[in-house]
Amino acid sequence: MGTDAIWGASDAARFIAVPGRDDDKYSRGVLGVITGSVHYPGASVLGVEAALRTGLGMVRYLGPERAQELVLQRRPEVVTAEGRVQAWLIGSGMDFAHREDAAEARIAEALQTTVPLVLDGGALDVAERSSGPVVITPHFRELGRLLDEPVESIADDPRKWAIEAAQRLGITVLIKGHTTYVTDGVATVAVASAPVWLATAGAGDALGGILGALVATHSDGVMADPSLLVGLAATASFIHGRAAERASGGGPLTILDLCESVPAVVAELVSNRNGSGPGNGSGSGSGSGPA
Ligand SMILES: NC(=O)C1=CN([C@@H]2O[C@H](COP(=O)(O)OP(=O)(O)OC[C@H]3O[C@@H](n4cnc5c(N)ncnc54)[C@H](OP(=O)(O)O)[C@@H]3O)[C@@H](O)[C@H]2O)[C@@H](O)CC1
Ligand SMILES: Nc1ncnc2c1ncn2[C@@H]1O[C@H](COP(=O)(O)OP(=O)(O)O)[C@@H](O)[C@H]1O
Repeated sequence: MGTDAIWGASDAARFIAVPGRDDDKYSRGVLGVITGSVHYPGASVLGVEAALRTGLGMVRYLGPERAQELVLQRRPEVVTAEGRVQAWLIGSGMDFAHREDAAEARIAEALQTTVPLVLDGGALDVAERSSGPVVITPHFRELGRLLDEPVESIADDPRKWAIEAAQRLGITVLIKGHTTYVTDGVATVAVASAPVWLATAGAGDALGGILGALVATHSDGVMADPSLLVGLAATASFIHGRAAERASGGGPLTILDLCESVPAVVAELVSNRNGSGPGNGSGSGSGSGPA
């Protein structure tokens, strides 16, 4: 075990981009989302919902047709046309071993753009095809598969294997669990804000959406300094855990309830940072990051 600092509210508050007066939907950041599949369309809905509730300029959802319909039913503000994005979220609800041909084609197209990537679920392997900044969000089974190492070894020491993966692949790794570790192979932080009730299907899909929104709203900063991904990923995990705590209230929670709690968690972080009321943005704009 390491002795990493536990990521807290004051750390997370530095990674919220508060829109300024001159911002518009594009300057705030657009997240491109390629998630879901025939078998797991729900993952798309959860990721998009979480991203929108974290705050960003726009979501472009480019997954399979059925998932598009479900996403639009839940969130008509989502755009399903291709166009420029400031970050991609790829892989939640995709099958690692058998990616659909259409998904493969969309991923290849996404890789033509040089923006940060958030890779989850069935797209963790895409990291090695990217030339830009990448953060992956595996659970221990997925990391075992990616590294071709026994799952039991990863479960025994997730922190060590996350660092190993980050160094081997030259990326940032967030390994999920009761304690979540985030590392780029140099800096490592731990996040433990989540209640045990969070161990439920779809929780990881929501985390992907929260992280996607944070990365899209800090895209320029991440391109200039990929080490920002550690703070952004730790902040996503912190918000996720706090939102789960609110949704849980000491009992079971559903993932849509978690998503519904996200804006209040973000508002609380901003409020504490400003020393004033929630939503009292000071015009720091889309480029705000660590102070
Ligand atoms: N609503 C949606 O759209 C959702 C979509 N989701 C999406 O699904 C995708 C796959 O994610 P995942 O984490 O489930 O897959 P994966 O890492 O392959 O793990 C499988 C491992 O679990 C084990 N296992 C299975 N059943 C078990 C049991 N009863 N009791 C004990 N063990 C059991 C199984 O073991 P085996 O049966 O092989 O022995 C195998 O080792 C991913 O893209 C995610 O985003 C999810 O987020 C959920 C909501
Ligand atoms: N025992 C636990 N206590 C707190 N959080 C947990 C626990 N188990 C899992 N989680 C969190 O729940 C989420 C599960 O994600 P994941 O395994 O990808 O699920 P899914 O694929 O069903 O979305 C992660 O954010 C993880 O940190």
